[in-house]
Amino acid sequence: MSVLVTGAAGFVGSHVSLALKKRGDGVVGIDNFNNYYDPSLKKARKNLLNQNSIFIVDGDINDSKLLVKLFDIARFTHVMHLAAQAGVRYAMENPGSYIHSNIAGLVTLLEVCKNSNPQPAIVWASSSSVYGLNEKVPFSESDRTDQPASLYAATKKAGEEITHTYNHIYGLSITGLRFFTVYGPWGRPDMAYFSFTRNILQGKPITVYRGKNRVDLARDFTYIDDVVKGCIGSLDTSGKSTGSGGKKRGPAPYRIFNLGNTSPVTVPMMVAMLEKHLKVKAKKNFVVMPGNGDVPFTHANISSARKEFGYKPTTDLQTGLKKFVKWYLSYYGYDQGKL
Ligand SMILES: NC(=O)c1ccc[n+]([C@@H]2O[C@H](COP(=O)([O-])OP(=O)(O)OC[C@H]3O[C@@H](n4cnc5c(N)ncnc54)[C@H](O)[C@@H]3O)[C@@H](O)[C@H]2O)c1
Ligand SMILES: O=C(O)[C@H]1O[C@H](OP(=O)(O)OP(=O)(O)OC[C@H]2O[C@@H](n3ccc(=O)[nH]c3=O)[C@H](O)[C@@H]2O)[C@H](O)[C@@H](O)[C@@H]1O
Repeated sequence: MSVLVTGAAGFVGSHVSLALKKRGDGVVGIDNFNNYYDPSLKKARKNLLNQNSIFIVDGDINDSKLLVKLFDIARFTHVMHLAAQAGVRYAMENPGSYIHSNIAGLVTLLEVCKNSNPQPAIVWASSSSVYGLNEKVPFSESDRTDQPASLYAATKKAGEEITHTYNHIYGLSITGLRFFTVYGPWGRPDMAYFSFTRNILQGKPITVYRGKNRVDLARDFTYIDDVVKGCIGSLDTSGKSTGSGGKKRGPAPYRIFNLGNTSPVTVPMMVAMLEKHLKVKAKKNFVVMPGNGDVPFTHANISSARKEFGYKPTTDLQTGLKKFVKWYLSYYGYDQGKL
């Protein structure tokens, strides 16, 4: 395989790039190293990839000239599309960045893919947030996704519809992956598990959101290594795009899968696990979940992914958080013995 990984300096992208390289695939990354969160963490991931002979082009997926040049050089057979503005709540602060990356960037990438020869197969990251305010759990791929609770979720839902048109018109092979709250070493500082760890260690309070009637929120937290296995399983079973140079030659696969852990855990329970691993008590402020686009719970039915490519998550939250904490303490220079 010759894979273009977009968002390769990101959390999931860096892990997927390393896993692909380790098994012998050709990998080229692209990332715009934006400052949604600490760019030095993205640079550190880049250095890790460079040490494994994986190179990341510093560029934006809206730069079609750059993408065409990369396709001419590397003749990608697959695209692992992970570049996006992530984060549910940030959409209320900076809506434009979601349009720039998750809509305009996606279409620019799809335009380059459909015109290339050969056309690559595309696997890309959608999100559990497309299930929005669904009450029926666990969420199955056939459940309704027309009630997004945030602009972020709406851009991911739009991505599923946009990729469907590029499959239908141009014969691009498309697989959309609905990841469920992914966590692990080299993670994202904007996410709760990461920001809680930072605050707990610094003795600062954490804000724990609660639903209506003080109901605890819950997430189907999914460990990064399990998500990586799901990404690679999708790439290996993606099927071929049928078009070339923008002309469709026949039907191509269009697939959507949940990649979750099938065992939701409440946020307070996640905090308790962090306290145990950090050996420090958290200072918790409980706040009613603001109308910020959050949903009360997520829970994945993963039977489709299990059937299609043997997806089977193996890391529970307790174990996964322990691995995350070990990385965090080492990366930020804490004396592990002291804690
Ligand atoms: N981590 C999760 O819990 C989770 C869950 C569901 C879906 N996702 C999706 O998975 C994908 C990867 O998420 P992540 O957690 O690794 O986030 P991340 O922010 O760490 O990675 C995204 C990367 O894409 C880059 N990027 C953003 N816009 C770009 C652009 N226009 N051009 C080039 N690069 C750009 C960023 O600099 C970043 O390094 C995203 O599509 C995200 O929406 C993540
Ligand atoms: O599954 C997904 O598709 C989404 O998972 C995460 O979104 P989220 O589950 O909201 O992850 P966090 O921001 O880490 O929040 C986890 C839980 O902690 C809660 N939270 C968050 C922040 C905070 O300060 N306090 C708090 O209680 C949230 O309401 C949520 O219930 C990622 O941030 C999104 O990019 C991704 O699309």
